[in-house]
Amino acid sequence: MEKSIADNFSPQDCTDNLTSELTGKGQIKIALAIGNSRLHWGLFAGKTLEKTWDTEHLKADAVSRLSEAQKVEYLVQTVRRSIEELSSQNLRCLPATPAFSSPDTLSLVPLPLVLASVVPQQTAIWQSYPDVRIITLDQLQIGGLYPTLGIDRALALLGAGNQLGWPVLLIDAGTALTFTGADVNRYLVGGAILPGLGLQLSSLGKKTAALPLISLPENLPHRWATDTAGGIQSGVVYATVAGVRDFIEDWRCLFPNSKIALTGGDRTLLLQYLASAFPDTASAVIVAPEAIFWGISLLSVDC
Ligand SMILES: Nc1ncnc2c1ncn2[C@@H]1O[C@H](COP(=O)(O)OP(=O)(O)OP(=O)(O)O)[C@@H](O)[C@H]1O
Ligand SMILES: CC(C)(CO)[C@@H](O)C(=O)NCCC(=O)O
Ligand SMILES: [K+]
Repeated sequence: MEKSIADNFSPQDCTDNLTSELTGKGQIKIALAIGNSRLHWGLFAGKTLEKTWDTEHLKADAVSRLSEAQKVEYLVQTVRRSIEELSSQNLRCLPATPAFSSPDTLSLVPLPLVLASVVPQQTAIWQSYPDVRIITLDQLQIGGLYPTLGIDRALALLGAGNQLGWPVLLIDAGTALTFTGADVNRYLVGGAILPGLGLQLSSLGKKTAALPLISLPENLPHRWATDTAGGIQSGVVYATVAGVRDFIEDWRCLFPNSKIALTGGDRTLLLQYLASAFPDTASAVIVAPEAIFWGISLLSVDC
């Protein structure tokens, strides 16, 4: 039965219906991937990824001022609120807890949380959560990982390789734009990191006196601009797209049959620019917004 908050949302009804529906598939748990711009959430029933959604970061200072007991309550409520946000988006309503006997106990029964973070300050906040497991590189079945590699890159690489096949090149168009490639033996070949599209624009806006803060164009802009905003858009978009193409084509020389996967918040725009500028290159790219959650689903529950 499908409901939303708008239809007299009742957590008890909702939970009763969906808990039975979801628990049939296995244990319900929440995955949280903490990126530099925002939080990425996933709801699992067993190994099945039911839903994903994004929210803002928690305010680290506000949380640090709470007592330890308040912190636990706050974090449990945060997970709950986050899930309820899904219901308010008219998606299917989802349980806040795997099971509870009365509404009073709702906030006291935490869903298990698996955490992958590249933001230590945000990771620290979640250490108070009652049932949290923090994913580390040593838990992943990929060879050749170096110790400071971002867990988001490693998980998305593993997820994309497992889902689409190896070798694989994973491009993450997030706050940072990253390339991460592995061979047929699931061994890291290497990668690269540069500022993402949004970060290039915001750093120009912030670190110069005369350049305004510009947003990304919907389509590939004119290359030879005759105004400032157009010049910024052209520079950032054409240079990034040329760079992305160059990395993809170099990778395809090394691994002609490799899969190429694209994830991250700017994936749709980046692929659109790439498709307009370099259609042949773009046609090889597979959009994989859930790659990091595919990776998380592969972890054994015990590690
Ligand atoms: N609703 C949104 N809120 C914030 N950013 C958005 C949104 N929709 C798209 N974006 C784009 O997503 C980009 C950030 O990507 P993403 O959310 O994947 O980053 P992140 O995972 O937090 O960072 P990273 O993985 O690089 O540490 C921004 O440059 C922005 O242009
Ligand atoms: C590159 C980012 C910021 C992308 O989210 C993250 O993966 C990270 O902080 N990585 C650490 C450095 C590395 O991956 O080599
Ligand atoms: K830094």
